[in-house]
Amino acid sequence: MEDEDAMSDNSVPFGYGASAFGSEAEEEEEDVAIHRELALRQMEMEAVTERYDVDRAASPAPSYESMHSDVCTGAGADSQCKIQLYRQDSSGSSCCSNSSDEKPDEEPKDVEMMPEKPNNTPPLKPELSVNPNEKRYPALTVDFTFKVLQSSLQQLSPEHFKRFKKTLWERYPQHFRDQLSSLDIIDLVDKMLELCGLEVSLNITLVLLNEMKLKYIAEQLQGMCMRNEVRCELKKTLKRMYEHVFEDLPQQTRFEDVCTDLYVTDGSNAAVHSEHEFRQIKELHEDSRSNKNLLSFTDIFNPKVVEKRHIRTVITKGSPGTGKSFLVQRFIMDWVEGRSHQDIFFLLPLPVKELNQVAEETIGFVDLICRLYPEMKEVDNLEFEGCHVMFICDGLDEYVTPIDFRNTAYWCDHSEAAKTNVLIANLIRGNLLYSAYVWVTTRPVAINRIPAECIHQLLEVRGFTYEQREGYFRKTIYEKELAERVVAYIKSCKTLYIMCHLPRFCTVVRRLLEKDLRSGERPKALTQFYTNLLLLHIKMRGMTLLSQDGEFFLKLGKMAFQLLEKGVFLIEKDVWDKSGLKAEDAVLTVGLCTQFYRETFMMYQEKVDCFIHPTLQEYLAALYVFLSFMNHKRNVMESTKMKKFPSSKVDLVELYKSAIDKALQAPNGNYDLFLRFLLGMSVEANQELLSILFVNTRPMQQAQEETANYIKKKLRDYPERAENLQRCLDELFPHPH
Ligand SMILES: Nc1ncnc2c1ncn2[C@@H]1O[C@H](COP(=O)(O)OP(=O)(O)OP(=O)(O)O)[C@@H](O)[C@H]1O
Repeated sequence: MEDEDAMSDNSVPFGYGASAFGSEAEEEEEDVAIHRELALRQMEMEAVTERYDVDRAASPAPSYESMHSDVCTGAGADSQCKIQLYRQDSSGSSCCSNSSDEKPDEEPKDVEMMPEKPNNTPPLKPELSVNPNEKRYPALTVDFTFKVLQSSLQQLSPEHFKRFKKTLWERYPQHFRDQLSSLDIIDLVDKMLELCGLEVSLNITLVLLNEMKLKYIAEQLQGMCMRNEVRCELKKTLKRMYEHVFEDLPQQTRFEDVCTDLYVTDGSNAAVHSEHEFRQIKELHEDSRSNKNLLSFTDIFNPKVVEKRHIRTVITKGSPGTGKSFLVQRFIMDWVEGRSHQDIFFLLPLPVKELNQVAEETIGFVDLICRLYPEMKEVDNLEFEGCHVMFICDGLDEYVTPIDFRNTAYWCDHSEAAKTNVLIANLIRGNLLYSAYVWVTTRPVAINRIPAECIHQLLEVRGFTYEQREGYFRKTIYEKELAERVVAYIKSCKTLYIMCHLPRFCTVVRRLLEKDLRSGERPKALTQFYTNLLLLHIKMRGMTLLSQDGEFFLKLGKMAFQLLEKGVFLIEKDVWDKSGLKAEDAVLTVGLCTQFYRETFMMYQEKVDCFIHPTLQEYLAALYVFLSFMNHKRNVMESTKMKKFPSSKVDLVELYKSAIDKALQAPNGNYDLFLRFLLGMSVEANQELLSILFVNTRPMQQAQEETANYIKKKLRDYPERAENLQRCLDELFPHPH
């Protein structure tokens, strides 16, 4: 451990940073390097052999409680980093208070600024030199310095530790008045920081370790300091990348002003959210045997659990729009701000969008990291002792080609170039950087591609609970009174309230309601919310799909309608085949469907697909009926009943009348929502939104009036269905004056 030849994986050669003292290397080195290296070459040269008579124990260094830097992580981090230490006394402070020639309240002075004795003052040892104007160590916090010194000293043998204290005392009499021999490691570090300050304590320790030929420990210490600088830069980069949300929110909305707690569980086997205003959908009900626990945010990569259960890779699944990326963003921001997971030294998100851009290239793993985070160039070894690395791969399902884990080559070389899919597969498998944590988030569909043995913990994001969805609106709508009106409105419409389990749907609802309710309108329709959600999904990833197959949404709607006719909410494989659609397109690309595991027998699990919510199936079924009318003037509700006689052209009123009759005749209100959506699609604003899906929009007031009259007639005939019929009128005229 102590020998020169002791193994070292520190990337920075000893004394590299002499530039800070104006060495020859100065011109060649970049600014960044200058600031990141401890100034040691000169310290080395000035061996401990020099002896000067110096008055013992000067004033203490600027109190190390006041010295933490908040440049790196902001005030949040600062408060996290503070170490509360309560000491009885210290030589420095006692010296301070007892000394007759020092005023008790005097500001602590920097060593450099001490008044010099005219004749016999020795030259200042370079390790004691700190330029107060130059923030050479913006990342240097009390917490970091304390830990790193403690860890270095813990590696010393008892003899070395004794020698270290003795030399320290002998060599720096201006700092240490009392003997240090009785101090343990914690007391000694405490004393050093108190009397010398952060930077000088590190400098001194490095000089002594080198002098004692404990090169490995010195290099370890120096390596940690350099990495700490890089970490600080990385935090700044991540903060820039993740501190805002853009979306449709006012520009530059801070992530923290929007982010609400999410409903996260562990365990598997949870089906989709299937709560419905009118129906009990047994096939989507959760398996009673599923073992789920509600997790709080800090349970994700909780250091204690991770250690106890040897967790390396955590996979978090969740249906589209349930908040996986937001969960990741919160994790990153909390790390950046020092609020949680500070045991992780480097947090390196690998955004799948960026990975897709290099998918065709071959690139070394370290090069890939440096390309994403240029500040990491200084760290050529990601397996440095004491620097735990974590990678986050958010949205693996979005990766350009599915990763075939079983048939991907074994790869453990950090520097040699390989295809990105090889690197990702091997990172998740643990072949690349076994010591790193890996967190992957994905829509459920990509889970079964990851070999089970690589999944050490499976979590699921399930959107918002009732409380959380209300919390979301209260947090994101800054006018309190308006927020309460929005919450009250949502609660008054059960389907809306249920659908708000989906955070993405909440954003749509917030945007529309905020505008309407502020302007005094009280919208009554549901269709507009679903139409906006559909459009959001199309815009996110569906446009290319639409350009390849203009009938995609028509086909998806047809499938939804046919299943609805059978009262079915699961999509079996043969249904996909018959519909001429690929499951991946609906599940992965547009994210309107999702996947879960159904337990058919005790031991057997089967993968099944369904729409992300049953009401979305009803909406898409209505869309199919509406699109068929708009594009071909056909009433497909009839043609499914009488397949032999394809229906002739119909007008909208006929179409609507047959839909109303169909809904009224169906038991248990099975078509109630479908009907509401179908009627709502005639509203001009919704037609405009849907216009990318059909030939041209047209005014429909006349048909709407006639349909409304028909509904009013039915209200008299079917008083028991009055509530839904009334809602149907609201869909036709969502903004009554
Ligand atoms: N915790 C949250 N607090 C506030 N808003 C949220 C939260 N989670 C999600 N949202 C909202 O929902 C939207 C979708 O969330 P997010 O992108 O995290 O979902 P996802 O599960 O990653 O979806 P996909 O699988 O489609 O990528 C966000 O853009 C945001 O508007």
